[in-house]
Parts: sequence; C-alpha cells; structure tokens
Amino acid sequence: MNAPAPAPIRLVNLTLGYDRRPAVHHLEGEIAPGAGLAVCGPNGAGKSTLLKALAGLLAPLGGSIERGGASPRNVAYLPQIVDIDSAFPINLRDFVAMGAMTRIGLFGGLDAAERARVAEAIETVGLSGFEERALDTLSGGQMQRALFARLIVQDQSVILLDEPFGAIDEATIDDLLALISRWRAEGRTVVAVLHDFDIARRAFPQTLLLARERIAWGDTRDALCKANLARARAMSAAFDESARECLRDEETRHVH
Ligand SMILES: Nc1ncnc2c1ncn2[C@@H]1O[C@H](COP(=O)(O)OP(=O)(O)OP(=O)(O)O)[C@@H](O)[C@H]1O
Repeated sequence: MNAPAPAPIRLVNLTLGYDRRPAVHHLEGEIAPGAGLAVCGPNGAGKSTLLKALAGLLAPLGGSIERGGASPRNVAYLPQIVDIDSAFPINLRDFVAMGAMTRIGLFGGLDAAERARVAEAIETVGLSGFEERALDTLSGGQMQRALFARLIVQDQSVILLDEPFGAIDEATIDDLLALISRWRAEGRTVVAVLHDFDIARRAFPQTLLLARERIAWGDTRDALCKANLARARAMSAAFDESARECLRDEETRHVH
C-alpha cells in the first residue's frame, strides 16, 4: 500500500462550513483503520462537506481532524460524479494512470510496473478493451468503473467515496461493492456517502447518520433505525439556513 502505517482518524469537536457559516457542527468520533463507514443523512446534512474535510480540501472552522501522522495526501477521494469533468480530452488508460500522479508527479512517465498496475486496475473493473476510448464516450456506469480503477492505482490506505452508486445498475453496484470488500480485506479504510440505506446495511458495518450534527454513529442497523431516521429528518427540516453562527457556540459564550 502506498501509505504510512494505519492510524485512526479522529474527529475532535469538528465544525465545518463555508464563509464562516457552519454546515456540520461539533462532530466527535473515530474512524478505525480498516473501517467500512457509511455516511447517511438528508440532503444538505453536511455529508459531502465532511468528506471534503477528510480529503483535506476544506479547513475546519473549529476543532480538528487528527490523522496520527498521516497526511491528507494519503487519502484517495472520489467526488460526486457531477463534480467530475468527463469532457476532459483524455482516453481511459491515461485517465486511470492519473491515479499514479502522487508517486510519479504530474509530468512523470509511467514505468513498466506502473503501466502494469494501470492495466490490472482496468481489468479488475471490467473495462479491458476500452483503454483507448475517450472519456466522454463512456456510459455513466463505465465512467464510475473508470473512477474506481483510478482509485485502485492511487493505492491509498483511506478511500473516500461521495455517492458512488448514483444512477448505476445493480450489476455495476455489485462489482464495485466487491471491490470495496477487497479494499477492506486489504486493511484499507473506506468511507462512503450513501443515499441507499440498503447498500449501507449490506456492505458497511458502521454508519454515521448526519443531520448537520451527529444523530447516530455505530453499528449500521442501530444507526439507521426508524427513530434515528425520523430525528435526522426533523433536525434537517428545523435547520435555519440563515443562521450565521453556531447556536451552541453562542450558548457557550453566554455561559462564560
Ligand atoms: N461551496 C459551498 N459554499 C457555500 N455553502 C455550501 C457549499 N457547499 C455546500 N454548502 C452548504 O453546506 C450545507 C451542506 O452541504 P453538503 O453538500 O455537505 O450536504 P450533503 O449532505 O452532501 O447534501 P446532498 O445529499 O444534497 O448531496 C448545505 O447547506 C449547502 O448548501
């Protein structure tokens, strides 16, 4: 694995947001090495925001993410498909090879070992024969497979997936879930934002149910129980988008 010894990722009183407006409040928890964690919750709950922070793309407004010596560079991050530019003029092989960039640099050439790794990744996701195809000619499911092939080449110990199964068919979902189990069997940590609770129950032992704050974090079946889901919906509906400051911070300030 292209990574240092695994350490837990600790979220310490973590508050995240944009332009000082909090989107996720006071999150506490620990993601153990090798964990399979689903992040679920209503629209706008802060799921993608949390993933961006775990990927090192968003600095906390408060609190911290402790990585035990690892850096965000040791994380492979798959953004939501809407945020990916598939019109980029590149063929599938070169796109998958971009996963090797942290090892070889932006303009470094691929040696034989890296080329073999790229070919194997393409085969693993079932896209052999598509190597020369332009990215913008791939179907949605094929594009998702290509993105997973790039993650294989990245070879990181922590893999973050933002809604990896939107608009793809059952067969592709099954293949990609098999890949996720393989990653976990290799000791990698996988954190995935999921809207489909059945997939969370099937493939992710742990779930964080988020609605701007932590509603539940633990065994997936317990976290996604009816009572918690109802609470998440109510919290989300009650959230005041115009609130510029975190209410709990305000209260703490008044107490002191
Ligand atoms: N770049 C941004 N600038 C300002 N506000 C943002 C930005 N990105 C997200 N937000 C706001 O942060 C909050 C959380 O958004 P986020 O995308 O994390 O939610 P989500 O749980 O992933 O939602 P969904 O299920 O709809 O994808 C929302 O209120 C959103 O409008």
